[in-house]
Amino acid sequence: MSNCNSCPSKNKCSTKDTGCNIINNPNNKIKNIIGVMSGKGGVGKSTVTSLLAKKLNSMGYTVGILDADITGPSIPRLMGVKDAKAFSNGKGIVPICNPQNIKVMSINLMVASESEPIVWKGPIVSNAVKQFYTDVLWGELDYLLIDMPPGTGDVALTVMQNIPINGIVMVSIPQDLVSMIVSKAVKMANMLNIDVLGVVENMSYIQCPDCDKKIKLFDGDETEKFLSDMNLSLLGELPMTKEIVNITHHGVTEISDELDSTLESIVNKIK
Ligand SMILES: Nc1ncnc2c1ncn2[C@@H]1O[C@H](COP(=O)(O)OP(=O)(O)OP(=O)(O)O)[C@@H](O)[C@H]1O
Repeated sequence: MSNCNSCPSKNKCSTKDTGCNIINNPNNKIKNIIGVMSGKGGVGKSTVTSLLAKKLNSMGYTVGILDADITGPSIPRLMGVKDAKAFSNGKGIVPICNPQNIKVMSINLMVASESEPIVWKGPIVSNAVKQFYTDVLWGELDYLLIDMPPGTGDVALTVMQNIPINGIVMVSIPQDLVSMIVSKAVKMANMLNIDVLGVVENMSYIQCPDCDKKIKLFDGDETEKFLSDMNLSLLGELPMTKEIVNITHHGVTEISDELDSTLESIVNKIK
């Protein structure tokens, strides 16, 4: 079980003397583990996870993505490895490398067909996520990003209690219903003493292709109020745009200066 020497949180851990549930993976040297969470489904966690991984990779860091969304995994598709199959080499599970050399582990890399449903009870799902940390040969990584499932249930609790994450990036969209639910995830992280690094506001606006005007999809000041109520900082705003879909769904590697600099600014705030 816990061994403080190989835990990335060892210098700021409050349970140093009392012990914790953190599990280790002595075969791996992972410098930073960041969860990407939202509480609410469909707001763009996996999209943001894959954009951050690609940006970190382009800045020269070694990156892996652990897809903790066991029942709704989308990372293999977003990272361009949907047809690959992970295997065990006797020492552990070998993650799949995408064309940019980003390592990926997801349940969809282990099932016969990507549309195969995972119909498992909560504890089995949680154990699978733990194994994606303990049994996968991640090797040396600067960053392991964990794409969390929606909600504040079993898997989120397992990740927060058992994997030595350095912090969480919250993803939200500018709508009060969503920020109310994201607040629950923020409060959960606070309860478990996990740093929330800030909020990425996704689908923040659309941009008119003719006049470049930024059009807000939702009215009001939901995000500002949410950030101040939760005492959080805004890491950046991502537009709702075809460019993001092209990068994530179609493996397009060119990126506009504007999106690239937004991602760079987000990454610089979390690394
Ligand atoms: N900024 C964006 N611009 C355009 N489309 C987007 C953007 N962000 C997300 N999407 C699209 O919205 C859909 C949901 O995104 P995504 O799968 O990343 O959400 P999620 O929060 O991870 O969902 P889940 O709750 O199922 O895990 C996807 O089809 C994705 O391509």
